[in-house]
Amino acid sequence: MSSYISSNVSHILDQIPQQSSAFVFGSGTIVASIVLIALSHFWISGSTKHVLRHTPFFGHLAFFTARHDFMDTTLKIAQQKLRKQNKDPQRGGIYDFHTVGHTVNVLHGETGRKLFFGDKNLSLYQGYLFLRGGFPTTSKLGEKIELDNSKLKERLLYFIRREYLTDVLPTIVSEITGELSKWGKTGEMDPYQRVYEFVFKLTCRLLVCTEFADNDKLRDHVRGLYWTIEDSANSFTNLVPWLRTRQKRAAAKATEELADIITNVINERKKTGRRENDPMQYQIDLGDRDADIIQYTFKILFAGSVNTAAIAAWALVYLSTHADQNKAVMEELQKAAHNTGMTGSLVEQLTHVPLDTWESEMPVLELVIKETIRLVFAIIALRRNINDPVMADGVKIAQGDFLAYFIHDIHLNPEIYPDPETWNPNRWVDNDSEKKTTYPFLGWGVARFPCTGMRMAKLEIKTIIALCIASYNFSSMDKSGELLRSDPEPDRNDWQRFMPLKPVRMGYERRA
Ligand code: HEM
Repeated sequence: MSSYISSNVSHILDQIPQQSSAFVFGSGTIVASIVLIALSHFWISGSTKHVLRHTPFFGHLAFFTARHDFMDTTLKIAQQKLRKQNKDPQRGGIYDFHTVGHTVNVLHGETGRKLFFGDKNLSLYQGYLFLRGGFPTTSKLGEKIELDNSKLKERLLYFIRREYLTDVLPTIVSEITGELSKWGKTGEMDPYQRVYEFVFKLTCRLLVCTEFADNDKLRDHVRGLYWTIEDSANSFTNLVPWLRTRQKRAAAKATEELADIITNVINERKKTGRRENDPMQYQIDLGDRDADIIQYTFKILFAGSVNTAAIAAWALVYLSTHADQNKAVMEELQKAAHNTGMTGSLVEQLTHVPLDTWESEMPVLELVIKETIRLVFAIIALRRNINDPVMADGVKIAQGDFLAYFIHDIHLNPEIYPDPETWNPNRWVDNDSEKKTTYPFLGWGVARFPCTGMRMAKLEIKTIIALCIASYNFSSMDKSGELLRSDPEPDRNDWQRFMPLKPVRMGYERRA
């Protein structure tokens, strides 16, 4: 039977000592929980690291319901505390909060970043698992649950090599031009739907398997299953293993079904001898077990598709409301197109731009992406200490403890980025943030935790923006069709889809 909480993972994690505040679930748990809920209006405050008092056991559910706002509030309180002690908040510190039986240590400021991203005892994978209550797993994985991302990273390294990217560049370009050919001369769309759907397809094409990329119906179904699983991660109930909610049951069923679909694709290829030139074939040929390929596919869909789609969609929206940047991108594209020595329309010429140019000679697009990530990518990075105790600002973080770092601590820091809420790619020209502090930009991960998919993601985003901008003039509107006078605001609590607070429509008109 499938279980959303992997018994294998839980077994190994059980060997890691839990926080003293962690609850042990047993037969009396339900009764105990009811008593605790009844008591929950009495605030309790324990360690001096707390910045907010919390309710017994449940602690701060806002970490699940309004994560960004909760982190923003707690960070400001922690910084205020430091100021009162005549300490510099930019230097950093540590505070903690409780949520559903767990203590989370939040590192902040420069010392916090150095430790969080640099310490060898901290596990990214085990930190993020904490959110979901386990890797989405099924009986198909048997005993083969991975405890880190090492296998994924090993496989991904193959797909971000120069040779692979050079090979797939024409496919990326033809996928995008094929998509744009469906848009017609003029029209209107929701970029957060259109671009997301398209990037999901591109991710399947480049990093998963041909069957998903080629078959629209199958892919839509897979995407539906993906969101059923992903949406269930957004609930505190994942930290309460005995609580079997409808959402969790749906996620378990979707996980099982998705694993079945992947297994069927593998089996069909093996049975018929049909081969494809794609990442799944590469894994089959290497002799990877079905369980490995299933886990790879799950992880790629979760790590690879939404972030890339969100940044591409937001960048297009920002470019539609910033004529100066739009013009700068167009000039950059015209130059790259001219250097191909080809004739034809701008789009036709762009289809011949080589990998090196996309990667190294598009400084304007590079900064557009960087600035969009700074403003929109409101993640709370998570870790778990899986080894020796670590000292942070005089506080011991024991084996098994959880840690968090709120990316907007630095990305929206006015001392590093003046006028931080404004989208302004030019702020990166002659930027001296590196001189002011350590790791001022975390958008692609840093130190021990760089993003393994960055090269692929950047190539996808650049080609999407380039071919869209070269094909169409865009304008962004609110839902009643009024042109936007200012940039839309991201819903920063939406850490899964990165949607705007209010709906945005995009009008487009093919360039003459
Ligand atoms: C715009 C798109 C993307 C952005 C902004 C982004 C950003 C990041 C960041 C900030 C981290 C580090 C997180 C942390 O320290 O907690 C990370 C890690 C990671 N990213 Fe990305 N990413 C993107 C796209 C992708 C894609 C397309 C893939 C896969 C094809 C990918 C695979 C990964 C993996 C596997 C890790 C974990 C590395 C580890 O375990 O050490 N990312 N990404």
